[in-house]
Amino acid sequence: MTDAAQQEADFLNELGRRVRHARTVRGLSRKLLSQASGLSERYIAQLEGGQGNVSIILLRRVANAMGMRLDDLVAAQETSSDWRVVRDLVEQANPEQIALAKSALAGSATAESRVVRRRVAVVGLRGAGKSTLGRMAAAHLGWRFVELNTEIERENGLSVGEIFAIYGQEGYRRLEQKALRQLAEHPGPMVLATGGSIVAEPLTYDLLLSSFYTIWLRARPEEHLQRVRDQGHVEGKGDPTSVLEDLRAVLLSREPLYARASAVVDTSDVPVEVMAERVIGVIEDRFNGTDNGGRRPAA
Ligand SMILES: Nc1ncnc2c1ncn2[C@@H]1O[C@H](COP(=O)(O)OP(=O)(O)O)[C@@H](O)[C@H]1O
Ligand SMILES: O=C(O)C1=C[C@@H](OP(=O)(O)O)[C@@H](O)[C@H](O)C1
Ligand SMILES: [Mg+2]
Repeated sequence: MTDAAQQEADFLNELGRRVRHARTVRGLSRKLLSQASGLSERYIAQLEGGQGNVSIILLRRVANAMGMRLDDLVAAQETSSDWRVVRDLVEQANPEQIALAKSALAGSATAESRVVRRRVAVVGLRGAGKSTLGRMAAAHLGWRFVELNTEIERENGLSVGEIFAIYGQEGYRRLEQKALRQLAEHPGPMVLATGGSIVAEPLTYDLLLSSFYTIWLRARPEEHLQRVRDQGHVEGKGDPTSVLEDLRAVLLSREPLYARASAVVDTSDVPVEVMAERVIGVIEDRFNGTDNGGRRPAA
């Protein structure tokens, strides 16, 4: 193979890897991506394998179906999640905000004392215990408990399933971001249970990380599967090996993102009651002594 041919093969391989990664992080099967993009499953498999030299318009459909930008799929360097967040924020900013951002980046902005708000969000894969432990912790602390998906459903008068069916993955991500923005503005202590795929949209996840104290509830894939099964959810049915393999792939692709949370709590092999005490302990350790009008106490 000539150098040029090798470079082209490398490019297609890298493109395939990015498509596969973007799909897996969103928890989408090839079948679902095929339905949303209009490309056949076989064609998507080829693309992900670095074999298909896909037309730009078809690639654009794939990107759109996942609510991502075409340029992120083909950029020479894989764009970092921080870069995508900064870029998206700059695109939405007004001139005053851009001036502030420039001075912050140039190192001339003054550091404001950071506000500590009693706001906690739990993240993790399906069956992590976000809803169960989040609710128990909130009840114990006397804080408000909010389930993000319930909030999205309430605001839009549609179930999450209906939102996916009508607006697709991209539409759900938009409504998720809007609901989170509103909750982030809301005063008062709160424990928020997020959806497992909140990490898929960098801007939304960054907003979560910057406005909540985030706890990743971590467990082994087998345990996630068992818990989802016990709850009788559809995802727990089907060929056990392939369901577990899918779950493993989703967890693997999301791990570096969940790991950006402020704290990690391992929930494997522990009864719920013990787990709830641990989560409450983590929250109390973080917020004890900060009940001072929201300001971090002087060091
Ligand atoms: N150590 C544990 N931590 C959290 N949940 C557990 C644990 N052991 C068993 N479970 C069970 O697993 C399920 C977790 O489901 P859920 O709270 O709905 O998760 P999520 O909201 O993250 O999808 C619950 O039925 C809970 O009783
Ligand atoms: O992990 C995922 O890909 C998803 C998890 C769900 O939330 P829970 O984690 O609250 O079940 C929900 O947001 C959506 O169906 C996608
Ligand atoms: Mg839940």
